[in-house]
Amino acid sequence: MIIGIPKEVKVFEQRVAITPAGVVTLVDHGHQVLIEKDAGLGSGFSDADYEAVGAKIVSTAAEAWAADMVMKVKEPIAEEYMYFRENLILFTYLHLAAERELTHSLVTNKVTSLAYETVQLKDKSLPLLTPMSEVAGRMATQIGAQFLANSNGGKGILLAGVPGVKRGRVTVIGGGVVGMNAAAIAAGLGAEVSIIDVNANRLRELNNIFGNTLTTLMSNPYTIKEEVAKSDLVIGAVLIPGAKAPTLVTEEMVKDMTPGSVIIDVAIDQGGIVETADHVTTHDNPTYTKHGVIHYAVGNMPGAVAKTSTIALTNVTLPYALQIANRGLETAIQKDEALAKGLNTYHGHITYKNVAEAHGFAFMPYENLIKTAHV
Ligand SMILES: NC(=O)C1=CN([C@@H]2O[C@H](COP(=O)(O)OP(=O)(O)OC[C@H]3O[C@@H](n4cnc5c(N)ncnc54)[C@H](O)[C@@H]3O)[C@@H](O)[C@H]2O)C=CC1
Ligand SMILES: CC(=O)C(=O)O
Repeated sequence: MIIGIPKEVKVFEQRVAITPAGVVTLVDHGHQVLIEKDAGLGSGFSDADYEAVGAKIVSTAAEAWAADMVMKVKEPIAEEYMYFRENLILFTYLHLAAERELTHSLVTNKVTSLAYETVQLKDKSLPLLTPMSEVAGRMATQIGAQFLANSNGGKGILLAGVPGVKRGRVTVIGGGVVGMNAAAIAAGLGAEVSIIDVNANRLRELNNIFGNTLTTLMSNPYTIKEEVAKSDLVIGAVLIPGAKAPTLVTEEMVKDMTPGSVIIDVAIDQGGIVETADHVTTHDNPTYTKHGVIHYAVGNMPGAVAKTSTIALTNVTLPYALQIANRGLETAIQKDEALAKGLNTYHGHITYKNVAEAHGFAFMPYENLIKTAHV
């Protein structure tokens, strides 16, 4: 199979969909890898690094997009829709529940798209989202701490406090991968941390992991209102896989926060859980202030620590890409239920229920579309 790797075009997105190590694996299995010129530079990989392991460098995005399967990092932006065509396999983050235009364009152009973030194992974990959630969770606390400084418009709070002075308060809403990593860094810094989740078993696990270094709380509007009001830093980390994120922090709750507090809505890629986080921001202008509270809503946080993130991402995407390349898409998804969950659009249909529901479009299970006869 020919696999194309275009250069990422989102603002300040420095990741790339494959490392030279990943190229070696694909080439060893007889596949051809086309990499757009300079695609790896932001992650510390030169064209020469890729050429040395057998990739072909192409000078335009169009040449990379002409491959059988295109691997990317971020969901395509409007200027990339012109490359969509029937029989293209697109393997990348998509976040379609928050991307109506992109969904429509993939369907009308009959692109076969698999979203990294909906590939799901039997235990419900999301193996292709996890490493970026680990990165974003750790970054969220670090970034929040930075924006609490007066010099960045914050209220002038040091999360750790000092002897004789209160510590800062951090509330993390959603106790999955992002939430756990954000909480770990916040607790490590010495902040007073609460973590809120709707799943009682998950709260038990978090309690077992963290003991009394943080407080676990059941998610409900009463508790969220109470915790948000007294927090210096609120981190949004909720996910309902494939679906639009629920609004859990209302505008009224944000108004109750003290001026100079900070909200990092990591879940913004799925639409965000904070009512006032009403648009995605970018690394070059990451924050805005509403009701005196600093909002950070960057949809590609790991793009700012590209070398770490690119390696972490390729570590997990490569085995799935290899299955698709070796077996062909149809056989690969029939042999691997986790990969099949990644299928979001197929030959003009939406094959992921939560995406179809988010936009009021028709849903078609992939099993109804793919013939099993030749497997
Ligand atoms: N902005 C960015 O750059 C990045 C954003 N993300 C996003 O962060 C979000 C979280 O991702 P993960 O932690 O990997 O997901 P996860 O599935 O590991 O965790 C989500 C948690 O939310 C909890 N939850 C669901 N409904 C809830 C409710 N009503 N109240 C409280 N908790 C609730 C679940 O029980 C689960 O523990 C996703 O939207 C993901 O796409 C991830 C990486 C980078
Ligand atoms: C998860 C995602 O969309 C990102 O890492 O940018």
